[in-house]
Amino acid sequence: MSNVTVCVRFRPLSHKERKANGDNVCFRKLDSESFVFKDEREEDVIFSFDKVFYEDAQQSDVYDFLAVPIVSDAINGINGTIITYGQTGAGKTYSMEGPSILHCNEQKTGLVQRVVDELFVCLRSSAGTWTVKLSMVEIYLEKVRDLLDLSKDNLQIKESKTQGIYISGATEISIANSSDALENLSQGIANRAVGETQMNLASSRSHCLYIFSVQHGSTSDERVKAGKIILVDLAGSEKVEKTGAEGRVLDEAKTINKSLSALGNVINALTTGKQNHVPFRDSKLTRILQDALGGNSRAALLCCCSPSPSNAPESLSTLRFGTRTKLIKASPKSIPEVVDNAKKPILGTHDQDDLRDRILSKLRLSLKEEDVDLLEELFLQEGIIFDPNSITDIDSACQDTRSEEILLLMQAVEDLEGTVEELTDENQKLRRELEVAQEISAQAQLAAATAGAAARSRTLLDFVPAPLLRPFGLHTWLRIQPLVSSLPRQPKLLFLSPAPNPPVSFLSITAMATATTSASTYCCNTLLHLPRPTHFRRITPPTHRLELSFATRRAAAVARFGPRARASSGPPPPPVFETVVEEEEERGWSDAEAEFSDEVEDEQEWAGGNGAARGKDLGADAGEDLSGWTRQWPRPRELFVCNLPRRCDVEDLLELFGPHGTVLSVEVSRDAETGISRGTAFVTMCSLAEARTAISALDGFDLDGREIFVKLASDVISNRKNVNLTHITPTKDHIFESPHKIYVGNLAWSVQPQDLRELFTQCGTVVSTRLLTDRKGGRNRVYGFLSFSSAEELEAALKLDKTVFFGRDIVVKEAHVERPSP
Ligand SMILES: Nc1ncnc2c1ncn2[C@@H]1O[C@H](COP(=O)(O)OP(=O)(O)OP(=O)(O)O)[C@@H](O)[C@H]1O
Repeated sequence: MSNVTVCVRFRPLSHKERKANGDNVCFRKLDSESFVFKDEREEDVIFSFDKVFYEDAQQSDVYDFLAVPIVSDAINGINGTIITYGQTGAGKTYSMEGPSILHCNEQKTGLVQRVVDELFVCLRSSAGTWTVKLSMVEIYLEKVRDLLDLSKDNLQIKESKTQGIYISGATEISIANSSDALENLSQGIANRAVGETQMNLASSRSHCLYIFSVQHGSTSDERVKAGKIILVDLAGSEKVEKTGAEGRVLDEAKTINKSLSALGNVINALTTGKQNHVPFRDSKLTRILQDALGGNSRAALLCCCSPSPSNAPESLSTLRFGTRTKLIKASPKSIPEVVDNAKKPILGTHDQDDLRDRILSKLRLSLKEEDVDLLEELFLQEGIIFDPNSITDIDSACQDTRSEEILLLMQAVEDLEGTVEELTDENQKLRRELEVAQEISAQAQLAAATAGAAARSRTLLDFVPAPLLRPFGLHTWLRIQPLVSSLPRQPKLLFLSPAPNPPVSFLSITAMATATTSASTYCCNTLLHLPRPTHFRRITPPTHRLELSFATRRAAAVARFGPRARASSGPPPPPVFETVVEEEEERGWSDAEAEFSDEVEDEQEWAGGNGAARGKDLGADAGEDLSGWTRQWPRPRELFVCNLPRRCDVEDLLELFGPHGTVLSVEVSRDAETGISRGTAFVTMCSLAEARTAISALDGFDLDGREIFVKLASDVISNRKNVNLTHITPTKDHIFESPHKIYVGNLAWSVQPQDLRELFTQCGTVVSTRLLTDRKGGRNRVYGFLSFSSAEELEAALKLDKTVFFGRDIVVKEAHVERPSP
């Protein structure tokens, strides 16, 4: 059987609740001890208690059931405690005090007044002597304040062998009758901290304790019985968002909720077999209630609930608290009967403290020191006076100080947690702002770069005519540019560089792209479907750059795609491309390095001085050092081909060698005067392996009735210029011309090719300029050939016939383009 009597009281619906939900209530009555309540999952739960007081229950019903046994026990020296618990506005104070302690009719009188009345009735009807003393304290913001003397605003809770837990220094007023008591009670109640919340206009903001100390001397055995009745009106638990608490009210609510949860923890510890470690010292409230809950006192709990469905969650929590409290099992002990009333004075707690020194010093005046010491020892043993050196008290004081410090530290930790939370929020906000700013800045940079790129790409398109680009595959790049640009979150071609001057044999287009990983992958896949990509590879993570080269016919193109460099230091993204780099063969790193320098020189040459060295140039634009990538290119190999039919042209050779690898260049040797093929050619394959494949397939191949001869150029012509180099620049014999070709004659001796180009640029894009010179003397042979990118341009050029140029009337005629007959 529990030593705590637990009852539930549902107050009547308030006007406000009735307005919101009509007459609906959140429970269904079963009998006077149990009812059905819907839990948060809308499931019916049956709650049973020692007694349930429904809305129509009277104050006297509550008193009779709860308080009568406690009052009679107190007179017999057993302490008793009655606690009202519940949500704010649930009727705790009403149950304790009634509508008003002083002015209310008999029917509505609360527990406090009824206890006082009953006490005096019982004591008067008994034969012995008695005294009743009243103390009133409140626990407000974790401080014990004396409601009968407001100057005592931080009383200490102590423990002694004789008294158990007591509030040291609390004012005790002797009361002789009920009206005396009511007067003092009303003064104390007036001093109580009360505030207005949305839930209750006069909400108690503190836990209030009414303490009645009763000493009753029996006539039969001349012993005195001391008992205490403590009535505790707890402050209401509240959801701060529901009560609209802020500022000081919020602080109050937090402290109230904290001490109530400490009370919950104590109840849990007492009911889950953890009695050895009950956290009574976690709050002032639990420390004061230690005797009541811990088994040294009779206790009763009145769980006050609102019947309204709108307060059902809070009521449910109160009911669960009550259920748990019912599980506490312990039997209250009677306080030892200590003093013979006839011989010994009845001394109150604080009197003992105050009188101790006075008595002893008085005795010292008339008695010997040893006798006084003996008497003091006797007084201590009998519990008449308080021993300042008592280990229990010192220990208790220490523990109190410790728990106070712990509370302060917990408060500080809570404050710090709040600050950390605020700072974390602030930090996240700033991070988001930074991200937005970075995004904006990156977009601005991208826009600027795109604008620059557009200008450069126009330059290239203007400069290199489409018919010229087509054989080299470059038109494909230009064609995919809009495609790439339209990708979702897409790469954008930022620039095309360098812009080569014709004639060209090696064209390099470098495209910088911004891309997400998926866009880069998409790009990569797209590019792989282009004609004959030769290799691609990923450059340094985490930029997602893609470097892709492909060569069709005699040109190679390099594209590099990737998003803008990531500023953030996040983890590198997973590689998105397989590295497909042809292995370097038969050479060491130093060879490759030397080769790279040669290549740079050659490219500077063909770029007409306008473009910087490729690696350097790209690196500058891309914002990183890219020189490394060039080194990993496979080393091209030159083949010597002879015994070719005269009409065999570059395109025929490309068709012939293309199936065996990537043809980087083809040069057909022609007579400089007549332009007729000499039947020999040089074909550069992308790698040694490809060159060997071509040799095994084509050496001895029958081409139009002639058995052609294919060997490595280095094996056949040991002194051939650049035979071992990797460059794929044109030699002087190789001429790129478009079909729109003119003959220009009657030129002055001093005319140079660039003068001719300048003159004819006004007609359109000059694809090629060739000025014939005397092989021996190196002199200008006063005629040459130019080709244009379209027939219209050719027509425009023909109109310059007879134009005076360098003091001579030049002759301009359409030139016959020699094509091999099919
Ligand atoms: N049994 C009841 N019969 C009639 N009115 C009641 C009853 N119980 C409570 N009330 C009324 O409900 C209102 C709130 O009650 P009370 O002040 O007692 O709540 P409380 O639980 O003490 O709240 P708080 O914790 O905020 O102090 C008061 O106006 C009170 O008169």
